[in-house]
Amino acid sequence: MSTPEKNKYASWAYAEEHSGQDSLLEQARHRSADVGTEPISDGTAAALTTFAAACGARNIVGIGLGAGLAGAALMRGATSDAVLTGIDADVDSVGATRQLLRSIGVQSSRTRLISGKAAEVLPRLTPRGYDLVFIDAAGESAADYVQHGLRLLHSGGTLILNDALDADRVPKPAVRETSTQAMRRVEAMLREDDNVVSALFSTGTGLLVAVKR
Ligand SMILES: C[S@@+](CC[C@H](N)C(=O)[O-])C[C@H]1O[C@@H](n2cnc3c(N)ncnc32)[C@H](O)[C@@H]1O
Repeated sequence: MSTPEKNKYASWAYAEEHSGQDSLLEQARHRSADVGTEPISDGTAAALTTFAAACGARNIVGIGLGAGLAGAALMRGATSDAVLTGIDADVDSVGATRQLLRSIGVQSSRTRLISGKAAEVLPRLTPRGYDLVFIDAAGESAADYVQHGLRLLHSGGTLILNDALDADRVPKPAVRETSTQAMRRVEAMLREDDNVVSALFSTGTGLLVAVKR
């Protein structure tokens, strides 16, 4: 009996399109180009909505807002009274996110959008005060933000790190870029941490998901 030909890329692309086109997020994707950021993929948006719903997220932290796609995706899955605390160093990204959230019906009382560097804002947030932390501004600082994220989560809370495969470079041993090495270190750190359970998904550019015990 012959083994069916494997085509991982075709499967990945199929899964990315599972949720279909979303016109609102499509507009926000164009806005990402205006603010000069790389937006999350459709598959990532669908995964974020699903994770937020699965953990009944009510208090959410988003690090790295871009044009707001991830914030919108998370708030779509979160509870109806959920509050998003969003951090971005870029004022235009904060403005674009505010606009997008308003356009999907999230009242301003349910958002706390902070313009500032994550390393300066994160220490001011309440430890064990959040259900879900999403990180999409990591690069070399991935380990620091993940440590902060775990501190902010209560037991049972979910941490999600985007671009965990660093644009497909993580699986290539010869690639030694600083950001690639940083993602490898975080993956190992979470795998070896007895206080979390974690899984690495190939969705979008890689989602590393950890639940705090
Ligand atoms: C890849 S984009 C995020 C895309 C976004 N999550 C989305 O939904 O499409 C990365 C964002 O991180 C922000 N950023 C980069 N370094 C940062 C830092 N040190 N502190 C806070 N935000 C930062 C950038 O301004 C940018 O908006």
